[in-house]
Amino acid sequence: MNQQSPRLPDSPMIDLQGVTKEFLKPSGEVHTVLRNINLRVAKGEFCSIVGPTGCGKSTTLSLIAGFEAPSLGKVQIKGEKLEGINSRASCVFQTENAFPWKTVIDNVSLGLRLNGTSKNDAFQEARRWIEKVGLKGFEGHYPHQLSGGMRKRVALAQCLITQPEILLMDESFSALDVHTRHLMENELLKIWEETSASVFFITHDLEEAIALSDRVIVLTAGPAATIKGDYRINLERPRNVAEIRFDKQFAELHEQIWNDLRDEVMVSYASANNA
Ligand SMILES: Nc1ncnc2c1ncn2[C@@H]1O[C@H](COP(=O)(O)OP(=O)(O)OP(=O)(O)O)[C@@H](O)[C@H]1O
Repeated sequence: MNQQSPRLPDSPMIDLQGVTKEFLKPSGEVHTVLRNINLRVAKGEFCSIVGPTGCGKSTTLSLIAGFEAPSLGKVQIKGEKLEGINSRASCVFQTENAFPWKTVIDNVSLGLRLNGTSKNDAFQEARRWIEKVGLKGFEGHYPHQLSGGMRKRVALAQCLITQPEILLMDESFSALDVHTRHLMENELLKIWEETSASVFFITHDLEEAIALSDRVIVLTAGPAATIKGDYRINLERPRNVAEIRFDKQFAELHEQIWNDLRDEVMVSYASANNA
């Protein structure tokens, strides 16, 4: 067993050690969502997690973000035990991140302003990120004046402007039409390749997971979900997410992972129908 002492530079960015998460049901019964999860994500690694609905993907993300604490085991970030909110992480959710009453530049610069950066400096940096995500010229627009894809770009810029070491994404692109989605996925890969951020990406779409990731984790159906499979995705980079799907190796990986995932989806359907 590879034992790493805290604070070594090669400590994994994210390290879940024997993590079990329980919630109390309104009846007072204990509901075990995750059981004994051991998961390490390296610096700069793009890791996706898939699994049947309700198995505990978002709960795993909440544990990494520090929104929830494990019931057993621990979460370490860069070799240090996570206590409270993870200040190295930034989240992009499926729902909107932007404040509707603020313009694009106000929304994007907000994270820096909250960190104490002056308005001038924050705006300058925000302009750089707005351009990076392809929204130059829209600085003064309000979220309702933008398309869904453009609002996702705002959300990405909002998160990335603070240069987080960890990017947590929960079905971030699932509400987008397929073309916008591919565009955004390619944009994300381009920006991620320029940073050394570790990405933890939740999706229901196995193709999306494979196209984007270095690794795909499959969770078992809940309750008490565990890790069923951990797949390395050795497809060449840079990738075009729309085209990589036609790659032979992509098809082989898809078949292999889907075999694992399908069984869990069936278990989940069966237990939902028997409930
Ligand atoms: N704060 C909470 N209190 C009680 N139960 C919770 C809480 N958060 C999550 N759960 C339960 O934990 C289980 C896993 O939920 P979670 O949202 O993590 O699953 P998921 O895999 O992300 O689901 P989906 O794929 O549908 O988004 C569910 O049964 C859910 O009801």
